[in-house]
Amino acid sequence: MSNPVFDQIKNIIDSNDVVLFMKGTADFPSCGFSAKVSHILADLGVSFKDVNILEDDSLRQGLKEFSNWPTFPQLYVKGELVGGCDIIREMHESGELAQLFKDNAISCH
Ligand SMILES: N[C@@H](CCC(=O)N[C@@H](CS)C(=O)NCC(=O)O)C(=O)O
Repeated sequence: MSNPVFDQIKNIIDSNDVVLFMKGTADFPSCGFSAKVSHILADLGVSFKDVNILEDDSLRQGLKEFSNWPTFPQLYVKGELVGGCDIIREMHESGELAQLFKDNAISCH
């Protein structure tokens, strides 16, 4: 049976190469973890769609189920979950994150 929240999530991640489901927005993050990932993406010069899950509780709960991931932020690249703050920070430090964007032909520094 189709789940309207899952359809909404699929629509967002299919229409945007890089999506950050976060608390707050890129300009005004409401949580340090979300702020960190948003700043990493900005440092790399990657354009991304920010989705504020605090504005939509069904999206907030639905994403945990869809991603099988219990926390935010959640970074999606080309429709695939990459991870949350800890993973993104480690991938950034190792250079793996920039490589992932390059491999997916996403413009970054
Ligand atoms: N270790 C996590 C830190 C993120 C985290 O713990 N987020 C919590 C508090 S902001 C969260 O999203 N909890 C679920 C919720 O608020 O719905 C990561 O790597 O992303």
